[in-house]
Amino acid sequence: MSRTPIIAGNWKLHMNPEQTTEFVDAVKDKLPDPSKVESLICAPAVDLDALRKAAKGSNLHIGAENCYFEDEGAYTGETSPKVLKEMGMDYVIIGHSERRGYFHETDEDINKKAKAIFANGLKPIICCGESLETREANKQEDWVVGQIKAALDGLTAEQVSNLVIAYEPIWAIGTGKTASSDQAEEMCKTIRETVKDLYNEETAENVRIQYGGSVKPANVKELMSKPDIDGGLVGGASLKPESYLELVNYQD
Ligand SMILES: O=C[C@H](O)COP(=O)(O)O
Repeated sequence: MSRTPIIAGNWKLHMNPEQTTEFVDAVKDKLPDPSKVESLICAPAVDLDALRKAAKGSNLHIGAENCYFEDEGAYTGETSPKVLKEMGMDYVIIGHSERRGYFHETDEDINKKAKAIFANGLKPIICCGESLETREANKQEDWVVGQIKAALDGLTAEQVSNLVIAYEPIWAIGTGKTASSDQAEEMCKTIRETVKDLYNEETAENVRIQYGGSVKPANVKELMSKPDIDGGLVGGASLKPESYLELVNYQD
């Protein structure tokens, strides 16, 4: 079984529609063959229309950084997964540590969001990862396994085969401190074993697992050489076209 690597930019609260169009125009003809590496940008909700228009007809996959678990209703300020699908999105990131931390998103919310995303024909990128305190207490495995079990609760093997899990140790996000490739591999392997325990070997072989946390052109090759790391979820280094192109074209 060979998994197609997936390198995703998570723009967080950066970029406006004009910058989005400029970025996509600068990268869209230089992306790798999608059968070799899947290139994805996840942008703020206010930029998604510009992202879709600019990416049309190119090899760039597009996605949102979050959504709600209801399609519609009296939920002021939320983003509908149904409308994200109608807008042509492919992926939605859920459970990012910034959403869990600043916006109090729970494991239960994340599980409901994953189900709503699948119900609308989109694919979730489910984030997990431990704090520095948890790592220092050597409890990262239990922590992350708990997050994965909660996020996947009630999902079918077929759904899990089609989703992406992003392992992002909180202490490595935006800090310049990348987990070593061995530390990243160890946790991505644990996640794959967890999927095997919960489902079966085939599902574990199919699910793609990204590492995130200070991924940059200088370390992407080393991280991607690890057997259980199938991609990167990249914040800061995905904001400039040149850097993003170096990341997605890491195989060159
Ligand atoms: O989703 C991306 C991660 O939070 C990593 O961000 P970073 O690449 O800026 O460390």
